[in-house]
Order: sequence, then C-alpha cells, then structure tokens
Amino acid sequence: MAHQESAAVTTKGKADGKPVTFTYHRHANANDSELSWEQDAAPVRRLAAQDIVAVLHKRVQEADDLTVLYVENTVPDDKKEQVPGALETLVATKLPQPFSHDFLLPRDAYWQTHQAHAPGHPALHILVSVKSGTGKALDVWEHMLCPMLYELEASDYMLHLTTSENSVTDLTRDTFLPQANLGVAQTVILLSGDGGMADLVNAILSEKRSKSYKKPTIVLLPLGTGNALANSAGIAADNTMGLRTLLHGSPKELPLFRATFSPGARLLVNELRDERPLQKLNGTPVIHGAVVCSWGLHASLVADSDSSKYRKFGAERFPMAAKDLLYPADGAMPHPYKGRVSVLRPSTEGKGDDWEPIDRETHGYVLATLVSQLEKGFTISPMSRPLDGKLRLVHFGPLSGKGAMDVMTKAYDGGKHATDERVGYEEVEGVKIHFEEEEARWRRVCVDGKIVQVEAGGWVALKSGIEGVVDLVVGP
Ligand SMILES: Nc1ncnc2c1ncn2[C@@H]1O[C@H](COP(=O)(O)OP(=O)(O)OP(=O)(O)O)[C@@H](O)[C@H]1O
Repeated sequence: MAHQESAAVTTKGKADGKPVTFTYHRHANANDSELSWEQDAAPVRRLAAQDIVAVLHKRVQEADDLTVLYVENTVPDDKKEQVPGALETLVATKLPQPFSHDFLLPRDAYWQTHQAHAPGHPALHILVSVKSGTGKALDVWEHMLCPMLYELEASDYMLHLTTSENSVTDLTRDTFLPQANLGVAQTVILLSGDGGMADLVNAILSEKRSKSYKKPTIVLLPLGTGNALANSAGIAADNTMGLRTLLHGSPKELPLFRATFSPGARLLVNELRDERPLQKLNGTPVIHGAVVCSWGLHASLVADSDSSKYRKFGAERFPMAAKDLLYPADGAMPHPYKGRVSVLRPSTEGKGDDWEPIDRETHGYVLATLVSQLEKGFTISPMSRPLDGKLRLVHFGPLSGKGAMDVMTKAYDGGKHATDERVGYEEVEGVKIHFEEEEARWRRVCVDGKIVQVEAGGWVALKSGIEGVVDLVVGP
C-alpha cells in the first residue's frame, strides 16, 4: 500500500448498481487518502482511507465488480459507548485503478494463502475477551468481524467467548497447546488487550512443547485499555480495529522476556484482593511477557487503577490514579522506591555476564519494555521498532510530582523524555531488582498489566531473548 505521490483520479462507474463518478484523492500519507463518489443530485459520499479494510475480487453482477469492505464509524454520539463501528460493503464497478491497487487484498497475504479455500488451511479460532477494555469486544465481533468473515465466505471457525478471567488460559491449555504439540497449524483471532495475549503465551509456556510444536498464529484485534502491543506493532494505526492488518498482514514471531522471581512472589488477582502462586520453571516462580515489566510509579499506577471504580473510564483510569500517587494527600513527595537495580548490557567482545548496578538507592521509575508505546501516543521507548525483540530500560530517580509529570508529558510528546537528562534510557539484555522496602505496596511489580507481589527482601530478574511460542500478524 506504499505510495508517494499526491494525486486525484476520476472514473465513471457504479456504486451499488447506481451510476456515479468516483474520485480517488491519493495522499503521500496513506491514511489521508479518500475515495468519494457523486451521483447526480445526491450528496457526495466520502470514504476515508483509514476506514477501509480491503478491496475484494468479488463479482456481484458485472465482470469488473469489486467489493470494498470498510468500517462505518459515524455512529451517533449517544451510541458510541456501545458500538465502536460496523462493517459495511460497497459493490463498485470501475473504481479508480490506484484505489484498487492500494487496497486489493494481496494474493500472497497470510489470510489469502492460509484461510478460506486454501488446501490444508489452519484451524481458525475466534476468541472474544468480553471484559477487556470497556467491554466492546463482543460488539466488534458481532458488528465487524462476523460480517467480514461472512463476506469472505469463511464459515469454518470456532467461536469462544470468555466467561472468567481464566478462560484464555484454560482454552490455550486444553485446545491450542495440545493441537500445536501435534503440529497442527492454528490461527487465533484474539479480541482483547495485552492481557489476553499474556495469558495465552504464559499458558503455552507453562507446559512442555513437543518436537513437532507448531506456533499458533495470532491476529490481535485491539480491544483492551492500553493495547500496547497493537499500538506499537502498527495494528491500531487505522480505524478498522485491526481488520485491515488481519487481511493484509503477515505473521512474525512475537519476542518475549522472562521475569524470574524470589520464592515468595505471588500473583495478585481479583482487584488485588487474592493471591495466586506463579508458574514455576525449575522450581522458581516465573512470568513471561511481550510488553513491559516495571517497578515504581508505573507498577503502582497499574495496580492502583486495576479496580472497577477506575476501569470503567478506559485509558483515563491511569491519569486518575496517577494524581493520587504523584500528589499524595498529605502534601508529601511521591514515594521514593528503595532497592538495588542492576542491568545486563548487550554483550560486547570481552564482556561476560556482568550485571552493573545503577548508582542510586531509591528510584521513581524503573521500566523495561519490548514495545514503543504503552498506549496510543504514550511513546515510552522511541527507539523500539515493531517486534525487534530488543528490551529497553527507562528509569529515573525520585522526582517531585511536577518533575515526574513533566517527564511523562514528554513521553506523550513523541518520546522526548528519552533525551531528558533526568532519565536513563538504554538497550539492555536483563534487569535485576532487589527490593529493600518494608511496606508490601511498594514491592509490587507489573508484568504486562498483571501485578506480582514480592516478599520482603525478595527480588526479580528479567531477561530478554526468550524463544518465541506464537507468531503475531502485523502490517506489511
Ligand atoms: N468474562 C470474563 N470474566 C472475568 N474476567 C474476564 C472475562 N473476560 C476477560 N476477563 C479478564 O479481563 C482482563 C482483560 O485484560 P486485557 O489486558 O485483555 O484488557 P485490558 O487490561 O483492558 O487492556 P490492556 O492490557 O491492553 O491495557 C483479563 O484479566 C481477563 O482475564
């Protein structure tokens, strides 16, 4: 879909059987392009490029008919909370050639070659995480994905709706993993946030994989709150809820890190009220992640905002909880987090496995990530490229509420915090933290949105470069 020039091309054709004049305004920035059509006295219809899912060779009446799939986002304001959009079709005859060139489904796209009538096509699963984000995943299935599969004549799939916080884990352990171990190719369209992906990956890594293990291919439709993975991998760059990436993209291995914890670490669930044991690897508690591992302000923010009180506000829940942490009610400074942090830098000739301490006894923010954005526009790691597998550390010492806000504001401004002298930012292979906090709430670690409570005197050690277990479909 890459193109440089900015031009308009006009053709005479038909839209849904009625004679019209099509105009395609093609812009250097593909998402600014627009298709419009005029029919005598009727008002001009406009279709923004960012709403277009794909153009299909689907003959309806005339030999040169094409079917345009697009997302209608003009939902009345009072319905916006419930319906994020709906899939619509336009049967078009004689579309401007540059338009069809830009949006026709590529013949070699993963979807084309692996789905529908392709021989030996993978088992197709649709997994709807109904409580992710503000709870719109089911609407997206009903109004967008299901109608699209109908248009694509893809009816051979299994639909799964989550019924509990364990649904993704259970389904992966009982279905995806055993099939993958038998070498069966599977595509999973996952309507969720980062947590759904984390559950899936951790369930796979909780058991042994066979020699014939075949990585499932995951198509992620961004239905969470932060959608860090989707925003960083370009899946959420248009208005189609990931449908365009589903049809045009191709699979690439999802890089992972492993966080290993001291023996007393526990996963906090049920709005932090209950504890669960972590998975064990060689007797040691572990969690794997694809997005972020943090301690300090970020982890406290995720933990404090993980309640139904805040969740209903979507991504707004973070700034709301941030206010309480940055400007404590007693007028004190934000909490200085006490502990020893050391890093393992990418190995260079002559340097071994040397962990180097960060020269500071207290900290404000310690965050390691594999992605560039933690939510749309919050560019925590501006050097990160989609699925580059590089772990990057962002850290700073205790700052005033205003100082920390200042740094965060720069992160929202294209990642300018990365060059702020108060902030450390570098590529690392590992991070270790030994906690020296008395109070439990300051010993909470965030891994891909999950919260781990570490015991007094405990530690966490993070390593990148873990062998991937799934592929993620990303844009061309
Ligand atoms: N039917 C359900 N009942 C109870 N819990 C559910 C159900 N469906 C999903 N969940 C839970 O809701 C949470 C949703 O997490 P997810 O990461 O997908 O969304 P998010 O936290 O809103 O987004 P993000 O991680 O992108 O910020 C998960 O913990 C998941 O287990």
